[in-house]
Amino acid sequence: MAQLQIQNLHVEFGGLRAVDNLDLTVEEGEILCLLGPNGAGKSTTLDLICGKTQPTGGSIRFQGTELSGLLEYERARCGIGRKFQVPSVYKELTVAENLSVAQSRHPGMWRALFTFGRGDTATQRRVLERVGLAEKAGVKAGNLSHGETQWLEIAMLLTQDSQLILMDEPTAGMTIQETEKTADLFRQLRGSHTLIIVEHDMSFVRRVADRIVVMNRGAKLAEGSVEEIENNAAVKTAYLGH
Ligand SMILES: Nc1ncnc2c1ncn2[C@@H]1O[C@H](COP(=O)(O)OP(=O)(O)OP(=O)(O)O)[C@@H](O)[C@H]1O
Repeated sequence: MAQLQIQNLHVEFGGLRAVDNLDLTVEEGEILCLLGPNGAGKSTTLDLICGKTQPTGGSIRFQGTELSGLLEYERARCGIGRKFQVPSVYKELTVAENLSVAQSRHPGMWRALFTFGRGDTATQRRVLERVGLAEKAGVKAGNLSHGETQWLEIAMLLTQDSQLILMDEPTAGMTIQETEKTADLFRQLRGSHTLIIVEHDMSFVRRVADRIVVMNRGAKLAEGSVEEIENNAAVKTAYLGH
């Protein structure tokens, strides 16, 4: 059984079908890149999966469970994590304290810190090593570079046991070195986590994607390997049209 099964999903905003009868299947542990011209419905698709937006109709099943009707935090508890373009870290807290807040899964950062103290430090160390921030545990999040802040946010999702991680342009604003490190991190997460990434940077997509789905006008236009998509005439036309 696929980890994520989307069938006939649609949502309308004032008469506009931002996502239009979308069918999408994602296997456990794969890296799926979601491409498409501006306004194709990519971010809205992530919003529908994580519960930020409720669909007009259709079905989203995660590990066999229908997500319709579940709120955003309930989906997070099921193992779905969303990383937004603007990082949602607590700048006044250290890297380790941010992980404690993420680990607690309780609303409210102060309650989390006072109730759970420093959290599960062994897990924190393991996760920080994984994302390359082991040396920064005591540094305030506000003093991290842009790339480091993005990795901290990914670390927060890893400590919450997010099995499926949804990301919107994770490399936007990163230096070349940071982008390369992010590609390495994603390749290392492959297999143990499922990633759905909205990304415009084709050189990054080539480095990380197991599979690509191209959306246009809310619907799926094409899917396949990087090579298949780069040679797909309908995809070229959709991009040139924009
Ligand atoms: N909350 C909303 N209310 C009204 N319209 C919306 C809302 N969210 C998205 N839209 C519209 O839905 C369409 C799809 O938007 P979406 O952001 O999903 O596209 P995208 O493929 O992610 O584009 P981009 O690459 O530019 O971010 C657009 O026409 C957008 O204006």
